[in-house]
Amino acid sequence: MPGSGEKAAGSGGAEKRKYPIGWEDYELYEEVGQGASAIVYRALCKPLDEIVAIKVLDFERTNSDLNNIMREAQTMILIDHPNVVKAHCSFAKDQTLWVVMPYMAGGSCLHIMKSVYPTGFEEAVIATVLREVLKGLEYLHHHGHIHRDVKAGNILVDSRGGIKLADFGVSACLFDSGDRQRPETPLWELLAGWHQKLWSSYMDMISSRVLSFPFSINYKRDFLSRQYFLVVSTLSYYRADIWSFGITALELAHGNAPFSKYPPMKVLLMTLQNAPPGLDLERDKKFSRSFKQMVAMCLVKDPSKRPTAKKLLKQPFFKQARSSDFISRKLFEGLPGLGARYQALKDKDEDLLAQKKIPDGKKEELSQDEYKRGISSWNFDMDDLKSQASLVTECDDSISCKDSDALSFFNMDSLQEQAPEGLHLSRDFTMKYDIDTENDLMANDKSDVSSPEQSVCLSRNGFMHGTANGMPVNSVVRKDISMESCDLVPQEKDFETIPSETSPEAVSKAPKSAVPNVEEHDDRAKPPLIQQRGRFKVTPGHVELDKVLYNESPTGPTKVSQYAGTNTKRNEVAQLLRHGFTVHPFHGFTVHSFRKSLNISIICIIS
Ligand SMILES: Nc1ncnc2c1ncn2[C@@H]1O[C@H](COP(=O)(O)OP(=O)(O)OP(=O)(O)O)[C@@H](O)[C@H]1O
Repeated sequence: MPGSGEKAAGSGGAEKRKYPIGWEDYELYEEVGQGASAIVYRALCKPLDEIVAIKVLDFERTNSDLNNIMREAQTMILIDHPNVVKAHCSFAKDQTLWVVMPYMAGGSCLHIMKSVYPTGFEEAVIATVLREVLKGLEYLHHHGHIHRDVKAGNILVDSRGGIKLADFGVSACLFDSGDRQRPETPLWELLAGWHQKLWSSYMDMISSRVLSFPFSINYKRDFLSRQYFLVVSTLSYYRADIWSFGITALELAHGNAPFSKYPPMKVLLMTLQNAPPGLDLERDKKFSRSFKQMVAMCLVKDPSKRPTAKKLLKQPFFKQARSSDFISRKLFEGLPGLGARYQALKDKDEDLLAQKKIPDGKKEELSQDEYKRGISSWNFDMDDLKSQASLVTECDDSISCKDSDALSFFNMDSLQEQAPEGLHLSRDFTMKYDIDTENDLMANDKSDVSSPEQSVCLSRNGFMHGTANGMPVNSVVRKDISMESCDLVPQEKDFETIPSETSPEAVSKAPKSAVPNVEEHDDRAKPPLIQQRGRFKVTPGHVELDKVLYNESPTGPTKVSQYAGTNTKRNEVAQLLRHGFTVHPFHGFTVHSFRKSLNISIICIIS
């Protein structure tokens, strides 16, 4: 490609060379890309006389801790697949980490579209690019990695038209020493010991969807089976990549992702309430039926119904995929060199900023992130949603920007659609859920967690009703529950006041009194405060577990203490809590967990 300056980049023998690990052996040239956490430069590796790309991560600019960043770099070094960007090496310089990678002279598909194809690529190009991406995803998933940021901006093209998936900034590995947010995770280590053996069979089972629904399995499994089940449940994580892959297909087809022109909070709303996006019969007449089908298969709200990468590769759509030569011929014609192209886009963004406008790219990025996050998994992270809501600067008439209102946008029906069969979420649960409170508590007082009774108390920030094993179970819990006193009253009225089919407009405009006010309720029922532990309040009285959780089934209350009856169960619950799971017992032997860091729900059976 013209102006690439690429001497030995890409896959093949070059990757086996020994790259020096001192910054003085590299000469940085122009900037060719910038992400949330890093700036990427074209550079020369002097001893090898090879053009490389160097991603410079500034520890002071990123939110991630050093361990996470180092792990990202290590993951990139271990990667060995022609469709995934690997790192040659990495090293620290002052407060930055330098990651040396093959230079991808074509840049990202997003940049190519922005420069030359603003309305998207033709179908054969899309099929070729996506087939390569899928191969990369299949490799990553097979090795226990979830990319979590599949998008046109992370699909890079080398000078020969080779396609590689880049950016492990937010990727997760189920079998690290821990997930990206929580380094101390013996539970995962436990799983890691035997994952290799079972991994391929998991993938097979998942693809046949045998184990996609927790309640269908036998409750009487031994300990290993339960852990096995936990792993299998987490495999819906991988389906988040498939959702993003579908969105990326639309992005390549149109030049931008769906809803990318809307503010993030509105995108979240639309995501939850609207049918999944897809290729339109009218607008997208030029695209084949097989393309439309392939996209529709990925963009299904229920993750368990999305195909695996391996299965997707067999779709007829990919029969039209061509060679890398085809890509270089099609995409590089008339394309300026990467440095110049990047600079032109940057100048345009700076002009917009000077006019106090958010650059298109930035707007799209925010909206896309929300779009992906909102639907590819359940999102109960209130702080996250609040911060997203605060990003909305220009509000649509129908949408209030106030945090409290923003949080009332949830349509329970939409959320319910995503919930596993048999689990019914109450609106109150989604509104009140506060994982941070639990995490803080766990951090403050770990000894409390090991007690099953107190474990039950820890999860009293929500409100949940559901059915387990065909039995209706409504578990009512209250915010600010004390460690010592967990007395509660059922709040059935709260359900009644919530319109089940409500438009966002109606919800946001509803008078405050019509929407259950959690705080008001808490004030009424709150016992006198005698001590503050973290964000939890300690009140007089003793723990009466049977009152903590109400079973509103006709057969009367179920004793919560049943669920933690044995030491094994206690330990398991405690382990889950320690690992950042929020454990919501809503039946004697069923635990429902939400994992904050990945925003993904896990159902596990503790019997
Ligand atoms: N190896 C490479 N060769 C050429 N350009 C690259 C390379 N790696 C990254 N880039 C360019 O730099 C941009 C930013 O890189 P990257 O996405 O890795 O950074 P990040 O901070 O992790 O981004 P994000 O905000 O997506 O997390 C990419 O979109 C791409 O255009």
